[in-house]
Amino acid sequence: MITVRAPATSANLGSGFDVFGAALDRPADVIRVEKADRTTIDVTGYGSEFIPEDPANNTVGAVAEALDAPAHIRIDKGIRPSSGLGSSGASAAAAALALNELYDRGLTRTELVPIAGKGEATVSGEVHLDNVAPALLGGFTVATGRDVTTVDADIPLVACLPEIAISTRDARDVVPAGATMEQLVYTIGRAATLTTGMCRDDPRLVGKGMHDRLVTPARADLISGYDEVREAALAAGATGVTVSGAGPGVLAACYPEDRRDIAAAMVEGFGAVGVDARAYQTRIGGGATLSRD
Ligand SMILES: Nc1ncnc2c1ncn2[C@@H]1O[C@H](COP(=O)(O)OP(=O)(O)O)[C@@H](O)[C@H]1O
Ligand SMILES: N[C@@H](CCOP(=O)(O)O)C(=O)O
Repeated sequence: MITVRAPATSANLGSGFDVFGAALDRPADVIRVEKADRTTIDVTGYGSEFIPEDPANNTVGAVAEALDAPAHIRIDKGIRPSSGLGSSGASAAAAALALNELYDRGLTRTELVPIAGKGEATVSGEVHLDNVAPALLGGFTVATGRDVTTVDADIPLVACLPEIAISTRDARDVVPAGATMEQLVYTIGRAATLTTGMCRDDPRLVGKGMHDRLVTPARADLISGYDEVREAALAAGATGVTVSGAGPGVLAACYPEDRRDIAAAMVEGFGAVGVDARAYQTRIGGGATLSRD
């Protein structure tokens, strides 16, 4: 049996819509695969009651099909679905790595990224690699088309998850259809600042580079309490705050000594508007890990 642990991820990081992603060192999904004549799926764990076991509707089903690798697949969810923490992408990435090994397909992790992307597309409606790339490769990733660049960055983060569900598909509907030249110039500046910060392990530059005036404001409107939580996190020392992926998760970058206070402030901020939330004190971490029993 092959076991793979694939990490949660935070896509976009504000200024890098559909391009930037980061692997988080927690939480994670764990997947176990065994050869079978046809693909079957069992799901347990966090939010498993909302996840279809039919291979046609689960992200791992499309991956098994793309690799021609039928298997009995057990998914233990550590990442809540519809969270903005790449839950569906983590399962797809884990399945790609596990089935590649189970059937000796010999593909590299980079070659598995578009295959995992096919799985993710079954639920989000479009292929975007900003969750599956960091889940497979780890670190901070820049995915442009089929090319993925990685930076092995070390940045402390807080990911705060309110008890609100927003599907990526719905959150893509509010993305503005176009942008002005002024908005583009602003976004390019922030994205470049963030990338420089990742290369230098500099939380200040990463936080500054997260600011985005294009996609994030539209999505923030879907998250009750977003403005309060953002202000609370900044007051507690966060260097930048943005929507994690398509939301409702909210991501803060910070220095290590402020992480605990920021986590508490964000949970309190959601609490002030009557929304329960939990915060993960985390950091940019490695990609999926594989073991064979
Ligand atoms: N293996 C899976 N893990 C998580 N969600 C899945 C999986 N397979 C299908 N889904 C569906 O995908 C949707 C969640 O994906 P998405 O909206 O992209 O959010 P996120 O990936 O941020 O959690 C839910 O409707 C869920 O039922
Ligand atoms: N770039 C995508 C990322 C979605 O991430 P998820 O973690 O919410 O699935 C988007 O912003 O739509």
